[in-house]
Amino acid sequence: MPTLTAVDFTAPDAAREFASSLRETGFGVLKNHPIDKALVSRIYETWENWFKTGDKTGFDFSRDTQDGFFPASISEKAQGYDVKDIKEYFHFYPWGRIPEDLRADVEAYYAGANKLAATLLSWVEANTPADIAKNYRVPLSSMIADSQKTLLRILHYPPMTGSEEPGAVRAAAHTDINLLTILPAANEPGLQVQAKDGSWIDVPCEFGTLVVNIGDMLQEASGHYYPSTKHRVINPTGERSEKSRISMPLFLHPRPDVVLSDRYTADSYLKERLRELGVL
Ligand SMILES: O=C(O)CCC(=O)C(=O)O
Ligand SMILES: [Fe+2]
Repeated sequence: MPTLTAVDFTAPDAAREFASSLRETGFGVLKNHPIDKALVSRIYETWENWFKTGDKTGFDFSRDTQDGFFPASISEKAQGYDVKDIKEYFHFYPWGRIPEDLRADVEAYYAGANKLAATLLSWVEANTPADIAKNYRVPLSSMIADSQKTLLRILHYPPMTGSEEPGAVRAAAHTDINLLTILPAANEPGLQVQAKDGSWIDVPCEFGTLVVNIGDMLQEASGHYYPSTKHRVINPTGERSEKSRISMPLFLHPRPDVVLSDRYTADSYLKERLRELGVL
């Protein structure tokens, strides 16, 4: 049974170990990283409250700009699934809407996670074989510089009620569309990644670890050297089913004009995928 092991961000061979985990599983897990844990736990707490009791007036998601609050009733379906995921979420962009009292923490997290992402992309690049790296049109870390497209999604998976639609899960198996995703361990377990042999591996969920995964755009830019692997969030059982789960993926998107491959720019790639998902 394959497993995922956390890599110590401060270890001398961290970059190589991390890149090799990404190559093998599409996922890398980091400990001792520079993201502020107290900030993450404060965001989890304040947003759990906001989802449960906050005033959502004025935050209805916008189809045009894709920012704002996406209630469970319109929550997305993964590619190939008929049943909606059991989740609601908020999409934050620095230029977008957010409850003003929650803005400072979220902006601080967004800035810190983007900075770390640039370092991690440089690790990925440094550990790409030369014959593949020669196809990167610009350094990977510069693809996301000053991007207005990078999206922070704050997710709330509500406690299970028992009256969920048959077959519905917190997040059905899917791949991420973007370049790289940065995800602090959630406040509850449930995230799994599919291994090459088809089995599902639990992603370590110890609070304070940071999960990073390859998205479809980096798979495309690396000629499939780095795989964008399927992952899902399974439903809790027993006592855990009474708990909310909060998680916060940062989807790193290149600037729209960045060339990913002979076939795609970031913009044409994203539009094609969103059209397939029926949201464009
Ligand atoms: O909630 C999680 O742990 C993962 C969420 C996820 O994969 C996504 O929103 O793309
Ligand atoms: Fe995902």
